[in-house]
Amino acid sequence: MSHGWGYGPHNGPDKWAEDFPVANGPRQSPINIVPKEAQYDSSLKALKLKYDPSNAKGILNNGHSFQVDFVDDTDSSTLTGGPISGTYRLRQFHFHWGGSDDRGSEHTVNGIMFPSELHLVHWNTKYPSFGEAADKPDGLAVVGVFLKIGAANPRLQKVLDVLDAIKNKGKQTTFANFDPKTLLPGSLDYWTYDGSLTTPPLLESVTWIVLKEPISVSPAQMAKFRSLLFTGDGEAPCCMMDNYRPPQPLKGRLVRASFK
Ligand SMILES: O=C(O)Cc1ccc(OCc2ccccc2)cc1
Ligand SMILES: [Zn+2]
Repeated sequence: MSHGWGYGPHNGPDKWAEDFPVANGPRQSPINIVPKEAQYDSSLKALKLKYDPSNAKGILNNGHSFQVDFVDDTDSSTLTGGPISGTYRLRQFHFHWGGSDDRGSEHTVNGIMFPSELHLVHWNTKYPSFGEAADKPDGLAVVGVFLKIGAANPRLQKVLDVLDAIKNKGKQTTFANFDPKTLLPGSLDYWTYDGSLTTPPLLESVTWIVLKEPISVSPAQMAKFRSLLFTGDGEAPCCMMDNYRPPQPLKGRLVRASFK
């Protein structure tokens, strides 16, 4: 597709293989997680997430989602432990969500979709930069957190409150002093498997770490996500929603659980 990938009928997930043949590769993401088929692995360590709020830099509407970018030139915001070895630095976090509260997450659990999914993207510091790490089999580690409809989430609201300033594709604004740890649930129990970016270039470089416990989001807060636009200023406005890739074939991969 010459017109750039997206989530519409002409450039959406079913078309991505035309420009990114790895879309049909052996370790694509997301997947459907079947808890009963996950293997408890007692050797899996606890996740260690150490984030410095002062590393938060800005928030950007990139035309596919919005992301909060972090300064990643030191080891002040890192992921260690869990299924990974070494130190991975936080680069950015972003979300995927649906056009209604019955869909929107990328990973599913027993075939059930959540209304949204948060991704915290980290890169392996054995490589010199995010760009260098992004295409290595052990280059990235993404922590996925499900959002479930319930009470309004005051910590999430801090992010939603700035979305009016980045309504259109390409808009960005400063976003300082934010601790992503405030977006995590009480339990850090997780499932883990080897996968890929869930957007083009779909690189098979991600160790996925999907938390079992969701965080809450209210219907009104979900509506705020949907107030963003896929489109740039001056273009016919198209609401940003359903920016999720559906589950991909497991192709024999093992999903491990850090909990019984
Ligand atoms: O969390 C996800 O959706 C996977 C994901 C993680 C990072 C990411 O960064 C964008 C990007 C990565 C590599 C090359 C070009 C662009 C894109 C997708
Ligand atoms: Zn993502």
